[in-house]
Amino acid sequence: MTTEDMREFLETGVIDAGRMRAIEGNAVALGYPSLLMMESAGRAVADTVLARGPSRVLVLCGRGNNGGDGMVVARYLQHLDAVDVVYPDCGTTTPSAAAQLALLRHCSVALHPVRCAADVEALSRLFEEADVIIDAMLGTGAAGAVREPFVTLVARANASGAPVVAVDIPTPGIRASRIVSFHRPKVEGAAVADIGIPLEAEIFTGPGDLTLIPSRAEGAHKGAGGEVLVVGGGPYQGAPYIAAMGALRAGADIVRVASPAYIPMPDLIYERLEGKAITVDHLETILRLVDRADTVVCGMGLGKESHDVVLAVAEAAQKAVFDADALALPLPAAKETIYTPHAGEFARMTGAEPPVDLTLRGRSVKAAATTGTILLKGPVDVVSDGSRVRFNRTGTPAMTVGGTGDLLAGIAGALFCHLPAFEAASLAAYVSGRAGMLAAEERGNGMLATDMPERIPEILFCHPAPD
Ligand SMILES: NC(=O)C1=CN([C@@H]2O[C@H](COP(=O)(O)OP(=O)(O)OC[C@H]3O[C@@H](n4cnc5c(N)ncnc54)[C@H](O)[C@@H]3O)[C@@H](O)[C@H]2O)[C@@H](O)CC1
Ligand SMILES: [K+]
Repeated sequence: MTTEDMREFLETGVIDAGRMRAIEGNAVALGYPSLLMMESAGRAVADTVLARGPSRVLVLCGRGNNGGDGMVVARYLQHLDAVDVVYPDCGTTTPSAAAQLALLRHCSVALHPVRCAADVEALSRLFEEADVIIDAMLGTGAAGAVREPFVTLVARANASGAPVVAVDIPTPGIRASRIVSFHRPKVEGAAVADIGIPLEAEIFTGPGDLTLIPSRAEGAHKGAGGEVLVVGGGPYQGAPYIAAMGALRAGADIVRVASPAYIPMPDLIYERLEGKAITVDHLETILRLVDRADTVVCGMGLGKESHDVVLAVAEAAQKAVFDADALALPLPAAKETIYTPHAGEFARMTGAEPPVDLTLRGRSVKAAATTGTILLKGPVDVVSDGSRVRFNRTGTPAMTVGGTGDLLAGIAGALFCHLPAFEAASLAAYVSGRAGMLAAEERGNGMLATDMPERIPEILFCHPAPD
């Protein structure tokens, strides 16, 4: 498969720190080491600074990777008359920034560790003499009110009169005359430096996307992981339970299954519906449950006769994932919706088979996603919310076994409690495919959908923190 003609799926405009972190994580997973990205970033800023022909440059660095970028800039400027690097000599640092500082000790630059405002005040001469000041204090990792020694460094830089070049994004409060953002602008008006991130890091899902999942606060209450309601079962009895296990393993705290069929599973809450199939007679019970749930996952094992119920669920639900038999016309749409069709269901939804060519397939899913996010399952999954398109290629042919689609819908349901539809669907596709790959490593084509849930936590929750 080639991606050369897939540039049309690159997003444009300003992106937020979370998305940038995800892209960087995906680039690292594709084999572009963080240190090399930093080198490329710092080099681009150094070129911008050198174009101004300065002789004295003051580089203000932080402890994170933004500071690391600043140290790379300083290294490329070391042959100027004077390069002074100020950095905080306290707090934790990242491995990449630490590596840059170690390298800088062997360069022709003056290093000035500071701990407090007084240390900064003692360096006031550097601010007065600088032709250019580089702001590499805080980047996309800035959080909360700016603390010392940065408060004083920002004040000194603003008072100096020298032009400030901000690295990636300005430290809050600083007046930058130029901003050089990496890969994509993080604020309006920034110049963009291409740091060579592979296209696929952006349009394909990857482990970097896992950083989008919000971490759970210490002392979180029961239910903080989300409450998912699965509505399904009838002609096929196991399907809603497989979805429910997917939701539980993907982090939902409480998962209820409203179904005519009972399969004993102690971790799930069974909401019994009388009879052999779900009908409008069950609506009152179901809608009461919809009211309590963060996300409803609906359609698996349902049969074709329950579409009125599906439409009523859609009407009442805030967030819903529709799968399998729910994917019929008229299409249900909750306030926020994810549809998880395979090719046949997509054809039923839209009246046309999805094209085989990936670029055309991307366009077709994008055009069809008018009432919610569509996750079209296939050897390469395609996700679109009508404006963005993302592809996912985790998975294995062993996943053609029954039940894997149900599981994916359940995973999407759990992630949807915490993420917007497009992000939840993209990540669900990634996680489900990875779970299938891990299960298939042990069991090959004898793998079952029920082998997959237990592999989900190691993918979702036990990944190493990014550098
Ligand atoms: N991750 C990567 O692969 C790449 C990252 N890059 C750079 O890395 C930056 C992001 O790096 P990080 O995630 O390490 O984050 P930052 O370097 O932006 O900031 C994190 C550091 O700042 C401190 N901090 C945060 N908020 C603060 C506040 N309000 N007051 C005082 N200190 C505060 C933190 O304790 C931490 O030490 C980007 O903006 C970009 O410049 C580039 O090198 C390109 C590659
Ligand atoms: K900065």
